[in-house]
Amino acid sequence: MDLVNHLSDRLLFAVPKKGRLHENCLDLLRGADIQFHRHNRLDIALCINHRIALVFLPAADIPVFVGEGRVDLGITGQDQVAESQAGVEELMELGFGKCKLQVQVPEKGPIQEPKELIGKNIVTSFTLLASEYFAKLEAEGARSGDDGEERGRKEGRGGGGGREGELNLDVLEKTTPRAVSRTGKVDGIVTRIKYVGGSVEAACALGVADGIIDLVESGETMKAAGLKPIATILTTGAVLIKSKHPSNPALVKTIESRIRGVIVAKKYVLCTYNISRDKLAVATKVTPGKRAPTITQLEEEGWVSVSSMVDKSSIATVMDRLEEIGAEDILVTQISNSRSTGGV
Ligand SMILES: Nc1ncnc2c1ncn2[C@@H]1O[C@H](COP(=O)(O)OP(=O)(O)OP(=O)(O)O)[C@@H](O)[C@H]1O
Ligand SMILES: O=P(O)(O)OC[C@H]1O[C@H](OP(=O)(O)OP(=O)(O)O)[C@H](O)[C@@H]1O
Repeated sequence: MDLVNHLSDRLLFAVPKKGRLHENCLDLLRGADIQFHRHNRLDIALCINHRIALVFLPAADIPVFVGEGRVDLGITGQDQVAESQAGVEELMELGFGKCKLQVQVPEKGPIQEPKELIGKNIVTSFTLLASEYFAKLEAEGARSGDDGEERGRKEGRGGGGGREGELNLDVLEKTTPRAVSRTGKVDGIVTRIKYVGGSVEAACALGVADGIIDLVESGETMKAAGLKPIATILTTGAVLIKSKHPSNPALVKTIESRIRGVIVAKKYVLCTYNISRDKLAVATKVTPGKRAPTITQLEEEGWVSVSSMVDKSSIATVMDRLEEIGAEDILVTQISNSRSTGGV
């Protein structure tokens, strides 16, 4: 099939081709009834029931394609959006891929604070965010008289920072092309930021880094590598992003609305219970609903039935509380899909 010619009138929607976000994205597409058939090894799949083509790309590249306007919609991490500095519009958080970007150092080593890493070697996949972080730290150090550049020199790590406004060639030479071309900001900082694409946690043990900047969710990877966190640069989660001028705004709206419906359905359950009218005000404080609870008069005098959306993560506590208040016949129902105009 001539795929390229089939793409011209389709909305392009980028999805991580592998890694931590991939499976959740496929679930989301299923929930939104975006049907497709992906041929073996092909990174483009035409949707069967919409004028959409899915493009399977590395999560890190998705903001770039969407920012350039080549792709209309995409799913990636907020960390990748921040790192790419692409001009994209964030439509909604998707509720998965939650983790932190943290500065990590050897657990048994001497370093306790990020500023002690000034002038040393840092390995990361997030060279722009790392450069910005250390540039700020160095500036703060310089203001408070704690000159990291000087410290870098004393430790024989070059330091080499040029005069203000000059390009620091020593750093440029030793920093990856990705950091330089993407940021243009590495000049002037004495901390050496080096790019690696994966297994960042191995860098300290291999003697390549004094500290790393990497994503942490459970902390298992960090622990297994003998590292500890000393600072959090950002917290991140998966997001739906949109280009500034999508090719088919009406279809973008439809997809956005469907995805929001799936997210809301995943996030909430429907809680229904019976309660005597005199306890209603207290009970509805516990289950205020997304907009407001639905109250229905029961045939039995003085009793009502309440129906409310409740955040799934707090449902057990809510049920305990309702029972204490005197609610009866408390039922919890899963929501399989939803539509609403409000936020998630
Ligand atoms: N441990 C994690 N827990 C939750 N979300 C994560 C985790 N690691 C990464 N992510 C999110 O997933 C995005 C993609 O990371 P991932 O490591 O899966 O990338 P990848 O390089 O495309 O895949 P792989 O590591 O398999 O090569 C990250 O930018 C982040 O938003
Ligand atoms: O805190 P944890 O739950 O252990 O997760 C953190 C790990 O997950 C990510 O890597 P991933 O396993 O996706 O592989 P990668 O190192 O090849 O990027 C991240 O880069 C960490 O290494």
